[in-house]
Amino acid sequence: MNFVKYQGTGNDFILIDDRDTPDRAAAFPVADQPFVEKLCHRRFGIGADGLILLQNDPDYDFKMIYFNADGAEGSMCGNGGRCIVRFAHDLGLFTAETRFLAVDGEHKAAVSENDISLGMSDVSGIEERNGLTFLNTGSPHVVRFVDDLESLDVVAEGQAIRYSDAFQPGGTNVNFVQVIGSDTLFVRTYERGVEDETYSCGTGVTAAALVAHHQLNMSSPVSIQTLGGNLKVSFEAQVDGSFSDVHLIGPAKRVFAGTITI
Ligand SMILES: N[C@H](CCC[C@H](N)C(=O)O)C(=O)O
Repeated sequence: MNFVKYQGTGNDFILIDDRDTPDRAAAFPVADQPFVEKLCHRRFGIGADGLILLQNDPDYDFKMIYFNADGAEGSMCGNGGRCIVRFAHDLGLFTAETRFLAVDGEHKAAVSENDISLGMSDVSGIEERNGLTFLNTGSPHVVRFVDDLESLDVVAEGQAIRYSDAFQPGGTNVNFVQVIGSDTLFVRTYERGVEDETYSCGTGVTAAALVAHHQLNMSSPVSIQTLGGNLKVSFEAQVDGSFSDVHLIGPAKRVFAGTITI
C-alpha cells in the first residue's frame, strides 16, 4: 500500500489515496485501529499526528476521513484539511478551487502557490464551561490566554483540562494563547487523540482567533504563530455571537512518498 506524507505548519499526516479501485479488497482497513496507531507511531511506524484517507464521493471532488494518532476516527482537522486539499490538487482532482466532504460537512478551499485557504464550518458561539472558554470549530477546543507561553508546561496543563469532568466523555483539545501584537497571537495546543502537544492545530488556532475577537476585539484576519509556522484566520462575526465565512489560511507541503510494508 502506497502512502504520502504532508505537513501543514508542522502538523504532519500520512495520506492515502483510498479511491474506489476495481478491487475493493485493496481498500484501507478503516476499522483496524491498532494498524492506524502503528502507522502513526514515530518509532514503530511512519510517524504522524494523524492519518487521512482520500475517498471518492458522488457529490464532491473527494471525501476526507481523518484518524488521530491513537487510531480512532477524529473530529475535523484543519491542518489535515489543508494537507488533503494540497494532495487532491497534486493528484489533479481540481485546478484552483474545490468542494469536499469531511466529518463536519461540506468544505470549500482554494489553492495558491504557497497557501491553502480552507473554509471552515460556521461556529455557533463561544461558551464558558467551568470557568474555561470553550467552542467547537469542527473539533472541541478550550482557549486560555496566558502571559508566558514559552515556558508553560503545555502537556501537563493541557492534560489536566482535557481529562477534567467538565469535558467528559469526549474530552477536548486545549489551546494556550499569548497576545504578541495588535493582530497577532502565539498559540500552543495540547491535542486530544494525539495526547501530546503538536506543532500546530488548525481548528485550535481558528478557535483562538475567534475567542481573541470575542474577548479582546481583535479584528479579522488574525495572524497566528505556532511552533511549526504561521497561519491566518479570517471570519465574519455575527450579532448573535456566531461566526461565518471562517477561513484557515497557510501552507501545506508534500514531504515524502513511500510504501507500507508492515
Ligand atoms: N490537528 C487538528 C485537530 C484535530 C482534532 C483532533 N485532535 C480531535 O480532537 O479529534 C487540526 O489541525 O485541526
